[in-house]
Amino acid sequence: MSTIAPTAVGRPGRLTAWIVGVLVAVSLFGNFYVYDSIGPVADLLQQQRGFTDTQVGLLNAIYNLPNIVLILVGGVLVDRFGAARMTLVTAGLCLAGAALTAFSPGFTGMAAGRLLYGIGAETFNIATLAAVADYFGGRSLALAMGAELAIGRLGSYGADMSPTWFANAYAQGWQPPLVIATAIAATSFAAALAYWWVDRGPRRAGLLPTGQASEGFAWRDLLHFGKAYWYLLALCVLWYAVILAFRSTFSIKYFQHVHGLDLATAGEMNSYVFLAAVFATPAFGWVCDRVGRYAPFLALGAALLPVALAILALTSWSLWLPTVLIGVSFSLVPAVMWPLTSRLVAPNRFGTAIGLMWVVQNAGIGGANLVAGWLNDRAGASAANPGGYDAMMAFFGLTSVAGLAFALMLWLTAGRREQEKAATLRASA
Ligand SMILES: NCCCC[C@H](N)C(=O)NCC(=O)O
Repeated sequence: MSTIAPTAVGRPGRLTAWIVGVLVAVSLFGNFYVYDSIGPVADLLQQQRGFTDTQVGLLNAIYNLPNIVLILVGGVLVDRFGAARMTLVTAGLCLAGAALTAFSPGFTGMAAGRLLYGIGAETFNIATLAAVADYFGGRSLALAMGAELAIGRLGSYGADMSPTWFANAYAQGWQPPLVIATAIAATSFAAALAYWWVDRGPRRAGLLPTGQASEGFAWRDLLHFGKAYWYLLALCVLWYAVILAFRSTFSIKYFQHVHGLDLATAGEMNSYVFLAAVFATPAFGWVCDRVGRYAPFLALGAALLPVALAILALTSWSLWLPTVLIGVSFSLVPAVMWPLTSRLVAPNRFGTAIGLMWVVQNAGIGGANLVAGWLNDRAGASAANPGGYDAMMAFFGLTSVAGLAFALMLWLTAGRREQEKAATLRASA
């Protein structure tokens, strides 16, 4: 296992690190807002533009499809050209995509906009994680990554709450809310530009990992990632496939049809998962940094998901309990997964490592959406036939149990090394 220290001697100052942290967080907020901006206008798009459900669904699915291939290239580019340059370029692509989506007269133009946004957004996400690893590697890394993700989640929460916050815009129709999303994407781009500018100093001074080391990249390098990395990749695919396909696509409908909630209450119940993550993700990151252990927390977070799904599917207990459990899982797993990844691979392979994880993750999320939808359609799931959702819940439940199995295997490999490291640190303190 490699360490997370930069390859150069010395490191950027603490103030510079926090300035970069704030700029990256602002940029991430805008990016997550745009990602979640379609859901709130879906009904308006159907009423005012006559879009079908398939077309609305495609506006989001088109995000995952190109990344099954492109994200690996994106990860390599981050390693080759550095986090700051790639954050800037991809934030520009996202801004162009958001504008095309908002100002296109027809469905094809909107879909092209979402495609462009998707191409930029996943590589942008890798570049922002790499930025935090560059500046916070070795000091409060999990806390810093957790805080970044938390601000991102605030963007998702903001998009869910936008019909309340920007009620006037929504009263005018589908377009003004998407123009607001474009303005927020422009803020994200401006923050990325400022980060690129600040980054030039430390990078020129050789205080950050440089792209040179990754020039010799070869496909077989991937085979040199240790066993723990591959367990982490499997967990990433299985856990995100369940959490994103269920929570982003089917949970609101499921709450309505199976648990009898109205649309507003079901949506609110869903948004609490984001809200919880805003506070809990950095808190869990801080705990991991303090304790110096990652794998056990990851296993705990992975275990909560099948438990929550079982409670939802098999009991009529209050929805608050599974919502809290999913909220903790949604906060804990990402808070631990990305810092742990940066500990499992060399710094100049971080972008590549994340890129590979997200290639498979995008395929998993897309695939889980398709399988769950097909299972529901096949069983005729509806408010009149709530039992039709059983197959989908069994599918999500089994997938999350498989994710837990990989988290436990990871604990058995990486966890043992972590324990030895923590004991050595305690002894030398
Ligand atoms: N912004 C929503 C989708 C992000 C997907 C991305 N590949 C990812 O996993 N980001 C980390 C996270 O926990 O959201």
